[in-house]
Amino acid sequence: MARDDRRFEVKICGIRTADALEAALEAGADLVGFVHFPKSPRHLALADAPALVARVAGRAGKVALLVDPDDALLQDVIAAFSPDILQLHGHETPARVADIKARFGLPVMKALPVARREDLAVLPAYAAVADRILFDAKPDPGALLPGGNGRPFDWALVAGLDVNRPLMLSGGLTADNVPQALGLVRMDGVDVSSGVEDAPGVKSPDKIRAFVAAARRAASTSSLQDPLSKARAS
Ligand SMILES: O=C(O)c1ccccc1N[C@@H]1O[C@H](COP(=O)(O)O)[C@@H](O)[C@H]1O
Repeated sequence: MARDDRRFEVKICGIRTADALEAALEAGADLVGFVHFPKSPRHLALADAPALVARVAGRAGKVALLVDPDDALLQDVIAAFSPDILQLHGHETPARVADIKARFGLPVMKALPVARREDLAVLPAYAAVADRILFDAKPDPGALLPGGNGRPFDWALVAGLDVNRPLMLSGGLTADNVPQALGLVRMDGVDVSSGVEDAPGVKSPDKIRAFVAAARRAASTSSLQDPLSKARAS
């Protein structure tokens, strides 16, 4: 599908409560993310997932975020979260991404950590097997979490990429900086966790609403300003 035909998507990640979920759905988030990773302050236990995810009821796509999961964990998470998309946020290789897709039959969004241009050398290999690519800030060595750290990276590094897969931007986004980010890079969507929280793992309904509105406004301006769109329109 050509990039212009894709709907710009906003994802709110790390949802653990019904209030946060309702805020995201009412604000019009396209994707809602649930983290299953015990080290995260946003970890959603298998036992708590079914009741929460049932509330989505088709109003958004459900994304289950995992870090280097084995097949047994994937099976348990898929049963408990009924995800529409699997987000792989660890060191999964392209071969493992392909294996997970084939085994479980769900679309996969692969997170790629970015700090320097060289980090994008792996992009073609992942774009060949993943359904979507998510760019996130590369964590410091030894960081507890591979993502969800509220840290931006140099967005210019991911400007002008076209790999025929939807590309999403994440890493330290907020309602305040998402216009600047989308003014610099054209993306198919944005993903946020820390930037819509009052404290790690504590979502703010106000910040969720502000982020979704700011991202939508910025995306519409960004596509109007994009040189490719301008050329096609003329
Ligand atoms: O949110 C988490 O706790 C998390 C844990 C492990 C891997 C990824 C995680 N979150 C994802 O990281 C990015 C950026 O988040 P932030 O906005 O900078 O906090 C986002 O895709 C989250 O889904």
